[in-house]
Amino acid sequence: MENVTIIEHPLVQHKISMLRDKRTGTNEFRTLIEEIATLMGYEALRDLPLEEVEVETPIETCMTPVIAGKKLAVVPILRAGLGMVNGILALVPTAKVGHIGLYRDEKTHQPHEYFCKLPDPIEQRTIVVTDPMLATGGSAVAAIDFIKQHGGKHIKFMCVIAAPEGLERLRKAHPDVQIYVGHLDRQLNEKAYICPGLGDAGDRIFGTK
Ligand SMILES: O=P(O)(O)OC[C@H]1O[C@H](OP(=O)(O)OP(=O)(O)O)[C@H](O)[C@@H]1O
Ligand SMILES: O=c1cc[nH]c(=O)[nH]1
Ligand SMILES: [Mg+2]
Repeated sequence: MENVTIIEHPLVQHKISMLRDKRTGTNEFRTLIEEIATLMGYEALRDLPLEEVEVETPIETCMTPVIAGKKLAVVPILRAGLGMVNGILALVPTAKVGHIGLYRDEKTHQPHEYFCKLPDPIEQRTIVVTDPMLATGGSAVAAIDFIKQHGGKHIKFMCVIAAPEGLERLRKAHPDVQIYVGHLDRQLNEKAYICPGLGDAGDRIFGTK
């Protein structure tokens, strides 16, 4: 699976275990999601382009690399993907933020769009789509379809937990997208929830039911 990176770092695994615990409350859950996004972002952004600039050190003048331009866009899938945005902005504060609103129908499990606003122009940007949960893959595939329809080309997808079914579907639909996964779980249940998973990520981040 060359376009999939499972983040095996112990800090990420430890924090995911804390997320799974049903006793973890909203405040702690939100903080953990943000911290995991920062740790995963460090890995996912390792190929950001650099350019050389001149800097005067206390000793001499040298050419030294900095991130080239302001080329990053973070695009959370609402609502739960929002929880990961600040974790990535902690690494790249100048990134632009787009939003795609999707909810999954409880019965059909199909994604429905209710909002889309992307930074313009999108073509030259590296776009990091965030959503903690990749279950059937329907929402991630639909969000990336939208971004491509708007001209997005260089797309990465970052999720905290994936089900094998969703990962396979996303890879097939968008083989050009680099996928970063915190943990690959066992399977979906009959309600298309990830097992063992962590429940409904959006509800746990925002304290809704
Ligand atoms: O892979 P899928 O089967 O499409 O499921 C994953 C989607 O379901 C959840 O969102 P939800 O519909 O619960 O919306 P919310 O974030 O507003 O809670 C989750 O945050 C993903 O967006
Ligand atoms: O397990 C799941 C599946 C979809 N969305 C969630 O928030 N959790
Ligand atoms: Mg939800």
